[in-house]
Amino acid sequence: MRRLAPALRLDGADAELIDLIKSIVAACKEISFRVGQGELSDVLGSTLNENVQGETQKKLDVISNELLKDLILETGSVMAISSEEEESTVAGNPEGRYLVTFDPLDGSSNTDINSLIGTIFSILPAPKGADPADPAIFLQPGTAQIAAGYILYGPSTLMALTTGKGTKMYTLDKTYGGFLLTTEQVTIPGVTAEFAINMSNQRYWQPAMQSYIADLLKGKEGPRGKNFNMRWIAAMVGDVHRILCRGGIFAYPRDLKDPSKPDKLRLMYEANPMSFLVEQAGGTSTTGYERIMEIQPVDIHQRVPVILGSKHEVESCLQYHQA
Ligand SMILES: O=P(O)(O)OC[C@H]1O[C@](O)(COP(=O)(O)O)[C@@H](O)[C@@H]1O
Ligand SMILES: [Mg+2]
Ligand SMILES: [Mg+2]
Repeated sequence: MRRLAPALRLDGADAELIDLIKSIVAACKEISFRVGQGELSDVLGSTLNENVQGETQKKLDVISNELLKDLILETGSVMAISSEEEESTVAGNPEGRYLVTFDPLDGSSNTDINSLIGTIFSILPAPKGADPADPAIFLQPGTAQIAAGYILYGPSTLMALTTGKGTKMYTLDKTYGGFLLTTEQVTIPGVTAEFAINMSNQRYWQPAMQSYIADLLKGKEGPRGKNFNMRWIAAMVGDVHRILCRGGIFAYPRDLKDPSKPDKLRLMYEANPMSFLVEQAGGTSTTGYERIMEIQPVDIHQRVPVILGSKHEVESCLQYHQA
């Protein structure tokens, strides 16, 4: 089985990009080890702090953030990083070619129940001669991404990765300590009968999503003429992983539960990298009204509605938004 660096080289990645991805992977291997040790490694539970999003930080959020930040900035090829857990961006080497954004720990609420969690990252080009301390350097659409991926800390530790040459899946071989290529080209089936959405928010959704899900629930007797199954892992990384493995549609739509926070998922740390992976696997990713990767960000912590997955099912959902 091919190792990570040769697989990346075959896809045309140069030495500096490979080194950067390897440094992200090094941090994630450490996170994977600590997660695997559970209660024994003193990483579970909450801190007394809130992050910039007003969410209580788990110990693992903080540890993962520090590991990623340190190892990424040490490469010397990174001009700045932006993290879900940092109030502002963190400057690196002014000559660095790359910017890295990450959600150090996705699915934080799953940490204490030994359920699926992961790390999501995206690599963008650094504008030449820019001020590394200026957060505006990150305001690039998802189409500018050079690479994106996630590491899933599950029964096995897996990585989905794209550099724009398809989506590949790697598995961490804990006996040798590195990632091995286990799926050369991930392909999301276009048709599905499985959806993932937090149904408890149903009454707060906008009419388009209300009607779409109502029709799915009517099953064989409804306008879709087939029964649908539902899954919800409460970690985007787990739900997207399932979709990359066997198809499905995942949605975190806009809702009015808390009108000051109508959207949940973060564009730079969650929506864009996942959209890149999904599109490179033949799927579709949209807000319901526009392609996520074409959104021009206005803020590093911006949130957006997300609908992604099997091409034909996402298209069916879009018809309700056009009505
Ligand atoms: O089930 P809920 O609470 O609606 O939210 C689940 C969503 O929240 C998130 O966990 C947010 O990510 P963080 O854990 O990084 O804050 C998504 O991954 C997931 O899709
Ligand atoms: Mg997250
Ligand atoms: Mg997080």
